[in-house]
Amino acid sequence: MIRPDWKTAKNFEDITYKKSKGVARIAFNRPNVRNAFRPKTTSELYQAFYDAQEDTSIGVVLLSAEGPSSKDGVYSFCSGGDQKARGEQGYVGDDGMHRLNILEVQRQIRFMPKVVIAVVPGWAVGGGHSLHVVCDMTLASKEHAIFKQTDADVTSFDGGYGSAYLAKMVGQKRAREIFFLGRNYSAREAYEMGMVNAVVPHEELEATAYQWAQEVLEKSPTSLKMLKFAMNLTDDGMVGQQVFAGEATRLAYGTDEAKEGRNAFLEKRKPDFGKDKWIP
Ligand SMILES: CC(C)(COP(=O)(O)OP(=O)(O)OC[C@H]1O[C@@H](n2cnc3c(N)ncnc32)[C@H](O)[C@@H]1OP(=O)(O)O)[C@@H](O)C(=O)NCCC(=O)NCCSC(=O)CCC(=O)c1ccccc1C(=O)O
Repeated sequence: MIRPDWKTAKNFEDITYKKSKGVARIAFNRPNVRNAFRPKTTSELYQAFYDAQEDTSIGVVLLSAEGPSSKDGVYSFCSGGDQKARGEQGYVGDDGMHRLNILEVQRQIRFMPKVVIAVVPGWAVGGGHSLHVVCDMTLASKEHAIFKQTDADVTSFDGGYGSAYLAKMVGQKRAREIFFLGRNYSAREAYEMGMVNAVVPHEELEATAYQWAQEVLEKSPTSLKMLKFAMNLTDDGMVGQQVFAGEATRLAYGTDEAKEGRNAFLEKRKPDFGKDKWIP
């Protein structure tokens, strides 16, 4: 098993951000409020995910959480939007603006051409639950992970990936139960429903996530990217098609045809794509 050699990539207030051997680890760091996110948190998440996307040495991102709480020893992944920061039009940051920008982070995870794994050591609730849903895979602590949807308790509902995509994952009846009853589900129950890939002893959770990441890193980057976008496509409508097709265009750029098309334009002549190129 390859051991991580985590190096801090950037210091933030509400999250930690580290890298090791092709893996980025982005972790919530507000354990005393069950890792609830406020606008500062989402802004920092956005910056870290953007950095991980741009860094060509990074192939896998782990979305995890620090903890446990120093107050009561409870572990959490994320308890969603910080209700203390909630205003009438969103969550209010230091600049006084009302924002709903966790959705931008969801889109980063969804459209990132790299694999994102949710590492759930404890509570995954509300918008925190939706974040694990949008990640490509989820690993959960056998002893401490609890999955719960409180959106209908606090009138802050995720009508996008958090609910509709969840329904594709666990089935309509189960998704409706999760949202309409707001019950607690263990890691095992979440696994049986199909929204968790593996239930892992708590002590081994981070090492297992790193091991999964290393296995992913052995695969072809282009294949992983195209497969992720292909699997997204049918649920993402025209945007899904756009993202997948953009990568197809990028692949086409490497062909002789594309080079001839560009060169002909620059040389102000008609392109000559050659004969016998119409492969079946
Ligand atoms: C997570 C709990 C079930 C854990 O329960 P328990 O172990 O008993 O702990 P508590 O004693 O309740 O909590 C300990 C401590 O943490 C504070 N805290 C916990 N969660 C939050 C939170 N979300 N916000 C603020 N503070 C929180 C709690 O007050 C305690 O503090 P003390 O000072 O020690 O008293 C339970 O805590 C719980 O149910 N939490 C609330 C879960 C919740 O309802 N979350 C919000 C759901 S809505 C959401 O996430 C936003 C959705 C969203 O983001 C969105 C949706 C649609 C469009 C756009 C957006 C968007 O972009 O924002």
